[in-house]
Amino acid sequence: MNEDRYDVVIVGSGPGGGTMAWRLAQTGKRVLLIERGDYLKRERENWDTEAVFVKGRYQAEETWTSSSGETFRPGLHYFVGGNSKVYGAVLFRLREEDFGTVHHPDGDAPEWPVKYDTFEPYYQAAEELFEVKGRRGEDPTEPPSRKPYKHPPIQHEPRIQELSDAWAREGLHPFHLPMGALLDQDATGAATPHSPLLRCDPFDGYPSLTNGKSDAQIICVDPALKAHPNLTLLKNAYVERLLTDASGRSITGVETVIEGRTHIIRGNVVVVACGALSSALLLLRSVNDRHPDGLANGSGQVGRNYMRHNNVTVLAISKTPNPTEFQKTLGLNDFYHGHAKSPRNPHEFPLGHIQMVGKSDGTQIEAEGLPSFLQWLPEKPFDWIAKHSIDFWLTSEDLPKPENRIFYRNNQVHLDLTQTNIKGQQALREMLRSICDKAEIHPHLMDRKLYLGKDTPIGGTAHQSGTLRFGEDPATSVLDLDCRAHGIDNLYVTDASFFPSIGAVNPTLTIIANALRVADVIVDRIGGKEELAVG
Ligand SMILES: Cc1cc2nc3c(=O)[nH]c(=O)nc-3n(C[C@H](O)[C@H](O)[C@H](O)COP(=O)(O)OP(=O)(O)OC[C@H]3O[C@@H](n4cnc5c(N)ncnc54)[C@H](O)[C@@H]3O)c2cc1C
Repeated sequence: MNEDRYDVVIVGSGPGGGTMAWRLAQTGKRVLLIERGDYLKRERENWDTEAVFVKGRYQAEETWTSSSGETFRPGLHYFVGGNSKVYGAVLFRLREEDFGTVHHPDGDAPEWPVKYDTFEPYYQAAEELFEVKGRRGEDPTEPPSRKPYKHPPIQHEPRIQELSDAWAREGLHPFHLPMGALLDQDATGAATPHSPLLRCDPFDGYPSLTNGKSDAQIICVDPALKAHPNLTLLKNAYVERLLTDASGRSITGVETVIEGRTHIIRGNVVVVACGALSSALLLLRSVNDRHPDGLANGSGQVGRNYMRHNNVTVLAISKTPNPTEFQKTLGLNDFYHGHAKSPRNPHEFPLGHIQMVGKSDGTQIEAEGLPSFLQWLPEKPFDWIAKHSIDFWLTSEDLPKPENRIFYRNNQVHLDLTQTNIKGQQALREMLRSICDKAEIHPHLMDRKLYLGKDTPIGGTAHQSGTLRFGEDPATSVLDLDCRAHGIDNLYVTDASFFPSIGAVNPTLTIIANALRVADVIVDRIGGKEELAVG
């Protein structure tokens, strides 16, 4: 057993933990960042579709079970930088309305106990930290902001610009996606000779071979390690349990397995950011006499209220070829709210968000199988389809249900999930079909299931959130409004597990903004050499 003490120990180096480490390192205090994975190797396979999507080369080697008895491999990635090593880097603020109650056909998405105005300065800081490129004023649903984006948006390539123009002619409001992509563009939108990111397909869902993505390793962990010797990264180190004192009110040790040996690491403050699913598992594993059902689980809510969006990726066939190299530049929120706020939505209830996704290639299409509407073709024209594909990602809100939860059953990880709000997603798909024709696209939509490394809906854990929700009442929530565990003085959580509801835009900017918000609380607590207030 090793004895060592830090001012703060952070578990998990994804956007939640990496941002926290970046911020706290500036205090000069001793900060330890523990990560179960290693650096993701830069290698030819980073951009190999077969390796990434078909074989799941970077996906965690784990098998979980579901309530229907199926086993599946969750879409998790254990590396320095966490899942952001493979993410699509679309970095949205939640809509202001998402912080209130949102009515859906299957029930209400609950309101947040902390509102948008509190998050706004942290969203701004998060966008600046992750170098988000975008343009305010195009998206009718965007929440108020005090400043423009620091970087102009990634320009559309000609076929996507045509699509944008066609939809605009229909009275829709296509906009440039807010992207954490390190593309240095010239006046034509082409990558400059020194741009970290190239304009090329393998971006969305792939690791970036050129380090061209604003992921937690590139933006937070590496620069903070370089600038602040008081920050230490311990990789290939798995946190098995958190230990408490006899009262159960303080974390006294972080039990960590390194090369098969168990070490107890001490921290005055402990921040957990393992990803919403893994953080809940860590608290559940940390049972002791004072916490017989798992840490901070007096409410019985640990692991419950799991959400992950109703997501679907679809391929449509453009009537003209689509030679776009970097497709993830356009979004559409005209159906985000119910009819009263989004008049183009014929339904009273919200449908969700549409964005472009990385372009399909022949290998992906072959692995997905040929869509039924093309089965009549004598050849299997995968590359032809890829050349004509236009690919969309549709996100609708799902609801936090207590019965949707992660837990251990006979030492095996078990995930219960019953889908909610499918009606909204189906209606969104219909809306997309109806507007395809206006943009010279065939209205057949073929499902692309391989994106997000999932072969079953339950394996699609990319937008995991909600397993340790925050709230004022310890009887119904796990974390308080500062994301500190109810009843445990020195334990904070800064991944998406605190979300009471998820909205219908990608979650990571909210994770980063919240980590900065909670970091301010921790800085106040531990003190530090620098003025760090956001605002
Ligand atoms: C293919 C894909 C595309 C995506 N695209 C987008 C997008 O465009 N926009 C967006 O907003 N989001 C996107 N996401 C989601 C995004 O990646 C996550 O929201 C984000 O990474 C979550 O950050 P996190 O810090 O909460 O958790 P994670 O990124 O999961 O990081 C948690 C870290 O904790 C480590 N860890 C876990 N357990 C332990 C333990 N016991 N001990 C030590 N370390 C541990 C893990 O190895 C991991 O590194 C995408 C995800 C995927 C998979």
